Amino acid sequence: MISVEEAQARVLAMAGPVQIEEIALAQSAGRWLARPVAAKADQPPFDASAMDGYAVNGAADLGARFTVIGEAGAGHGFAGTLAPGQALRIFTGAPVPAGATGVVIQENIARDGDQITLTDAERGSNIRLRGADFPAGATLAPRRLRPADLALLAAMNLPRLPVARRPVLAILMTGDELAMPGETPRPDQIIASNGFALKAMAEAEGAEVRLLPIARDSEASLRQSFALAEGADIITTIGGASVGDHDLVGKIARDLGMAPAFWKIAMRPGKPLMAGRLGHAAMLGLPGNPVSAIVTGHLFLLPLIRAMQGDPAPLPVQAMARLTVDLPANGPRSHYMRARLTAEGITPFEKQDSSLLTILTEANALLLRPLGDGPQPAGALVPYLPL
Ligand SMILES: Nc1nc2c(c(=O)[nH]1)N[C@H]1C(S)=C(S)[C@@H](COP(=O)(O)OP(=O)(O)OC[C@H]3O[C@@H](n4cnc5c(N)ncnc54)[C@H](O)[C@@H]3O)O[C@H]1N2
Ligand code: MOO
Repeated sequence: MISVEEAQARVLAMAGPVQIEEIALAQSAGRWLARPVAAKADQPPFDASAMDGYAVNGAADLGARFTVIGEAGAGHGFAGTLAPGQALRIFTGAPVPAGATGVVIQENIARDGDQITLTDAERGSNIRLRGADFPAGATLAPRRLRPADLALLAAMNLPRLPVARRPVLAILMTGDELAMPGETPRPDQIIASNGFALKAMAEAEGAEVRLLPIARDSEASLRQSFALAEGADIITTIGGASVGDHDLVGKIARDLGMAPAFWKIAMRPGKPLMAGRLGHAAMLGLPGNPVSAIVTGHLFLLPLIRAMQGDPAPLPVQAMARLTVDLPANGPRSHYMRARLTAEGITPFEKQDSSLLTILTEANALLLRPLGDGPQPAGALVPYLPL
C-alpha cells in the first residue's frame, strides 16, 4: 500500500501537457485560461468624468464662476479645449475635455444662462484618469475564469480566448448487481448510484463526461465497455477493483495494456484504488462502495481533471477546525471521516461505513485522521477537507 500523497503525486504525473483551444469570450466562464493575455488598450481609454456636472478650467472654490461653452455626454466627446474660466456641461462616462482641471457635481452649481457659480467648494477632481483600471498591455494570468474575469477580459477587448480543452472523462460503472435508476432491479440487484455523483463533480470541474452503459462482471462485457471509452482522456471505472473472483477490472485493463502506476492506498475509504496509463488515457479504477468512489473522486479524479487544465495547485486544500468530541487513535490507514462542520467545531458521524450515502449527504467536510495518528481530545485542532 502507498500513501495518499504518493498516490496523488502519481495520478497527477499522468496529466500530461495542457491542450489549448480558442473559444468565444461569452462561452468561457468556468474554463481555464491557458496562457497570459494582454489588454488591447488603456481602461478607461480617456480621462472620463465620474459625475454628472461641469468640467471646469480653474479652481473649484466656493463662489467661483465659469462660462459654459458646450456639452459632452457618454459616447459624445467634446472636441474643443477649455480656456481658463470656461466650463463644459458633462455627464458621467464622457471624455473630460482638454484644458479641464476638474469636474464639479451639478448639486454644487447654480446656473444662470451660460454662467455657473459654485455654491460649495469641490473637494475631489471627479475625473477617472486614462488607464487607471489597467494600461494597454496589462496581462491576466492563467486561472479558472470567474464571471468578473469575463468582464475584465471584455474590457481588455479580447473576444476570443485561449483556454484549456475540457478533458473528456468516460465513467464506467461495473457489476452484475447494478441496475440503472428507473429500472426495476432483480431481487439480488441494487441501483447504480455513485457514477451520478462523479459525473456531476467532474462536470463542475470542467470535464466533459460520458457516462457509459453499465459493464457486467465478464471479460467480454468489460472489453466492450473499454472500447466504448476509446478517445477519452480519463477512463474511470467504478467497482470490481478489489480482490474478489469477479473483480476483473484490473485484469482486463492490464490485458488491454494498462501500465499500472499503483494499486491499493493506505486510506479509508478507498483502499483498493488502481491507476495507470491505458494508451492515450489516464485510467483510475475507483472502488465500488458509493462513499469510497466519491471520496476517492475528490482526492484523485478531480485533482487530475484540474491538472489537465493547467491548475498549478490541483489538490484539495486542507483547513483546520476544533474537534467537538474525543477521538480514539487511528489505525494504519489515513481515515477520511464524514463530518459536520459548524461554528462549534467539527464532529465526525458515528457511522462511517462506506456504503452509507445518507451520511455523506449530511456531511459538509471530511475530517482527516492521518495514518497512525494518536488519540485526539475534544478541542484539538484537526485537519479537514471541505465538501
Ligand atoms: N477480502 C477483501 N474484500 C474486500 C476488500 C479487501 O481488501 N479484501 N476491500 C473492501 C473495500 S475497502 C472495498 S471499498 C470494496 C471495493 O470493492 P470493489 O471496488 O471491487 O467494488 P465492488 O465489489 O464491485 O463493489 C463494492 C460495493 O459497492 C457496490 N457498488 C459497486 N458499484 C456501485 C455503483 N456504481 N453504485 C452503487 N453501488 C455500487 C457493490 O454492490 C458492493 O456492495 O471491497 C471490499 N472487499
Ligand atoms: O476502503 Mo473501502 O474503500 O471502505 O470502503
